[in-house]
Amino acid sequence: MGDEDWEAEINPHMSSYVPIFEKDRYSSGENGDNFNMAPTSSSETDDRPRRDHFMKSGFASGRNFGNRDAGESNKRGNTSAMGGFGAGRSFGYRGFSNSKFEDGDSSGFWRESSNDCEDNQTRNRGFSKRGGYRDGSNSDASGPTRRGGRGSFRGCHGGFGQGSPSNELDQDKCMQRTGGLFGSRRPALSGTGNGDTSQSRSGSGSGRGGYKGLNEEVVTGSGKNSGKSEAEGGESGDTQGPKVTYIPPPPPEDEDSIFAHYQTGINFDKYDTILVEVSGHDAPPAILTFEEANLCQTLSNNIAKAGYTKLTPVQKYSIPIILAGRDLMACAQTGSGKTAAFLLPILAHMMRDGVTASRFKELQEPECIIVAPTRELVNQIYLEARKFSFGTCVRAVVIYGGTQLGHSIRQIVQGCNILCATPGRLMDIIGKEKIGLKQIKYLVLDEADRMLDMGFGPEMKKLISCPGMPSKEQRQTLMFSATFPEEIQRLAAEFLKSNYLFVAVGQVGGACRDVQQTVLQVGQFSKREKLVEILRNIGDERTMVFVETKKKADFIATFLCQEKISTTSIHGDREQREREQALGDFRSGKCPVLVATSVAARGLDIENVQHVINFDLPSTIDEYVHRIGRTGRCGNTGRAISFFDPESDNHLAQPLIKVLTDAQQDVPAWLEEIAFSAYIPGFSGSTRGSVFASVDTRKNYQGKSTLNTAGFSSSQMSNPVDDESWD
Ligand SMILES: Nc1ncnc2c1ncn2[C@@H]1O[C@H](COP(=O)(O)OP(=O)(O)OP(=O)(O)O)[C@@H](O)[C@H]1O
Repeated sequence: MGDEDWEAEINPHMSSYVPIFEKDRYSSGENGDNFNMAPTSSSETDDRPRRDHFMKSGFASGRNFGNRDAGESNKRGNTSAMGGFGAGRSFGYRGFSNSKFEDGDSSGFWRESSNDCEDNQTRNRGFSKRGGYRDGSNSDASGPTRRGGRGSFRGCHGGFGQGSPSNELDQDKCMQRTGGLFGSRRPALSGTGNGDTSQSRSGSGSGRGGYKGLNEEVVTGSGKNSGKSEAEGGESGDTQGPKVTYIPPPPPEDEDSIFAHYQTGINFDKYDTILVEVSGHDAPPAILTFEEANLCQTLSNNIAKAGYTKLTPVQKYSIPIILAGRDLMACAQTGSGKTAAFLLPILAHMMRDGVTASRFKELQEPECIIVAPTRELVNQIYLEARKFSFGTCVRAVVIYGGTQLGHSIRQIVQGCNILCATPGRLMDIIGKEKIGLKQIKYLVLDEADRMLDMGFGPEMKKLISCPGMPSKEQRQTLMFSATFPEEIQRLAAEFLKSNYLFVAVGQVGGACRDVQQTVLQVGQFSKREKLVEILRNIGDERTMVFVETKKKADFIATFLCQEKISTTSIHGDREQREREQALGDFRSGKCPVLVATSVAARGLDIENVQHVINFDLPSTIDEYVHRIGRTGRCGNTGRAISFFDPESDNHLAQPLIKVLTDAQQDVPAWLEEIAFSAYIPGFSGSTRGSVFASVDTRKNYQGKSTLNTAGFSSSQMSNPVDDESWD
């Protein structure tokens, strides 16, 4: 049975999906549900027994925690009860010698992990390898699974009077429509739809050709040049596809909005207890206060208005390093202030150097380029840059795919000192000669491990070899992430001066300790029931639910809406407008549940996200660390619950135990058992998606560690863990 047979289960209800913000608009029946299509009796009859069967078997395998679970399920908001699920004895990582867990097959996971990346076609191409990687039961492409899926889509079409797809092509068209579930169905919902598949104008559905078939890959409509530009929205002159016309609304200009921030949490001061290790030669000493950084008055005022009174560890170490003009690779836990750690010293430098106010020019020559892997993240970085540069002559600009290219150009020509960009859009703009690179002094790769991996790496290499780009000796290159696999560190050397410094705050790749992690053993077919149960307990607290595929994100969002849980979704096949709307609805609390693919796993800083649920575990442990890092930010506490399906997640058991243990979390006994039984000496597949790097790969540095009080022991820090095969 394929893992997507759940699609068939959801089938009868599929047509009733109206995301919450649409539901408000369209509901007019007594119960607000008049768009619900009654499931056909045959579907009901066909699916129900099967579902019951799966539910039973799911619960059977999860019996260990099931009882406890049921006992606690009605305690609204009492999520500490969730900690009880599967709570086992603490696991000391005994017997997991480092060498035993290496040899993971890295290449496939690498690609697999990037299932919902955007703005880069190279990455998407990688997915074609995925099919070969997973075993049959886990493959999205398995025959019966696909048939089940098809059935569900037929239902969806029937529901909206759009005819049933009768062949693969129809199905693919229908699949495109799911990408635009929220957007493309609107006409049908409002009664104007005619069932013409061409009106399905999902971001990738129409522009990029839709799903290839394997869960995430998007097939481009054009040839070799179609790559990044099409992924960006098909706007480039050398690509096909409709023009993207979306112009994002300008961010609010009033000072209050610019400086709006959330409070640091009760554990903010505990950051001081984390061990920091700086490696490389002649590192400048850390600073302890903002004053020590000697920033100009405007910058200091902005820092105060942003509510920053105390430096986080990564800021204490990175700011003086960057101010000293050194290249830097910095790794610090999620939510600990890496953005300000690079923005503040860059701005300070610019101010000190007397940066000239840029003015309208057809070719802009920014001093700083910041790249990040997702559109929402670069936008967030831009807002931070705008905040800290408020009242100065420094102008920050953001450009990203899924928006009108002309809009990006208009933003740039008005003046640009700091350019925040996704790689695809950046390369497009450089190609159009709107950006010259000669003046670049700072190149920042946020989420640097992602920016250098197989997906974005080639794009980044192109960037640094663009005509005019100063050599690494002539520019300052800064890399930040919460995870930094060793192989990526090695790749990074090409971008950095040989004397770069490496700052590791805590365990490189470790999870934020402010996130209470719970792992539940839940079989594929029990997941939805479990999810609803947990969400009902959680109530209105903001929750991100991560799934592995875009298609599944739509299904789960659909399902939750049917369950009357206000939900929206974000993934790479939604139009940019829809993505921003979804994020807005989630931020505002209008939809307290956001179903997301890994496109939302990194960097997003959303106030008050109290829970992360991994409905599906990601392929790699690094991605897990980033996902759960959407909660527990800036000293606040958060909770993460992960559904571990032994059918598909066993390869994660060992690295998961390591992450849990390092973050001083309970490790369920059943997970230990799986980890032990999954280990087969000499079997290289056992650690796929394996563990993270722990140190600066150069290892020939004169390391300098600072243990403030009760942080990690230095032996932990230097422990050469099984990090050769991070994914
Ligand atoms: N010194 C500080 N004082 C108060 N708040 C801070 C400070 N530094 C950062 N913050 C706030 O903490 C939050 C998290 O910061 P940021 O998004 O930069 O984290 P990050 O380390 O980049 O996380 P991720 O790894 O998820 O990208 C932001 O809201 C930011 O404004």
